Amino acid sequence: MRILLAPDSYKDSLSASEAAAALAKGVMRAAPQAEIDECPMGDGGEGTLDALLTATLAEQRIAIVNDALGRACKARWGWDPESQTAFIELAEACGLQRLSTEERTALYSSSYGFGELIKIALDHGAKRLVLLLGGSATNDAGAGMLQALGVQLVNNEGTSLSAGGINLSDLKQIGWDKLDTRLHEVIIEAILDVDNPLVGKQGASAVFGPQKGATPEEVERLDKAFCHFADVVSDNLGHDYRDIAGVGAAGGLGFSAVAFLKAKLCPGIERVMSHVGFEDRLSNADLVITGEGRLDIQSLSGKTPIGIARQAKQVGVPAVVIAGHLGAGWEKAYEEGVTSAFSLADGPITLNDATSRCGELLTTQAESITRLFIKRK
Ligand SMILES: Nc1ncnc2c1ncn2[C@@H]1O[C@H](COP(=O)(O)OP(=O)(O)OP(=O)(O)O)[C@@H](O)[C@H]1O
Ligand SMILES: O=C(O)[C@H](O)CO
Repeated sequence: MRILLAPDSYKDSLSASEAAAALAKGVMRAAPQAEIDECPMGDGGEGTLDALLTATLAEQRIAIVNDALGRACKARWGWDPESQTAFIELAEACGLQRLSTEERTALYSSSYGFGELIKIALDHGAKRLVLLLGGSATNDAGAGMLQALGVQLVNNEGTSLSAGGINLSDLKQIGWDKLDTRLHEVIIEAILDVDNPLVGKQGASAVFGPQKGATPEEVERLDKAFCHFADVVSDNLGHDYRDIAGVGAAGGLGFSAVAFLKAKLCPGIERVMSHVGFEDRLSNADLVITGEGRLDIQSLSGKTPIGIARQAKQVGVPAVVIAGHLGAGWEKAYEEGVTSAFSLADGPITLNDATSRCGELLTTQAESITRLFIKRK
């Protein structure tokens, strides 16, 4: 019996590799003879770099860059010397996980550090950049990244915009002449963890601003600032990118990735599955277990468990989801190929307990599921 373990990370609890290891422990308890394939996954957001470093030949590199608040931090990136490909995860430098709840600011956080990582990869001789977009603390539509790469974003007074998406409302002019020209010579792929547009009810600020600290009034101001940015960009480029699916990823950075860097936008989980050779691994499996912190209606817009379930359905492999918790609308997951879904809690439990006991609870659930599965086989 072969069991494929392909969880995403459990935000605030475990990385995808740790989750896969916890699941493996449970499967082993129930079926020591089982062949286990640990395949940590990511959908573009935080932890995707880990998944790619585990599954590919890429080597880990470390750089000191700015975090979302402009403080020096150590960020990892991946380098595959053979294909001269750099894997750069936005959340490594500017991720939400780096900030405490009190520190989160959707108005003033910046993606500058991510732009610095891109520059470092170019200095390294990268011919191909794989940008992993999601899990950000930023909501600046990539303005900080652009500035780090030499784009001048200038206000009415002729000075450079300060950090933060809210300052895009003062944008008057875009200066392209100092944009790092090496960007024209590399292939850029942007892996997106969601398919939201830049603005509007489903846009970056409305949907992901609140988790970065935005109040409803700030969401409105940020949305307006992004509309203005999109207007100025379309005046300059003659093309409006704001409604393309996924440009709202990573606080709207997807927008700048496509408009300025000409990145090819790729739906996260599908692209990650292809990088880790998921199809082959799934075709050898009798069961796949996946999971994330919360399975809910949003999971349907391209999150790991649903991407996996869709593929598992196609090849007739049962797909079980173990989620930290099951949020509103999770039942829709059945329509996407999820065979059954479980929440981790083993009784009334606080979020704190749930996250600190995540590994232990995953092991227990994986054991129960495997026991049932062997019985049925
Ligand atoms: N073990 C757990 N038990 C209960 N809740 C958890 C657990 N682990 C994580 N969560 C919560 O689930 C929520 C979503 O986590 P998830 O790992 O699904 O992140 P995500 O895919 O980036 O989701 P989103 O973009 O919706 O925040 C987080 O608020 C997290 O605190
Ligand atoms: O980073 C973010 O804003 C969310 O993960 C959606 O991409």
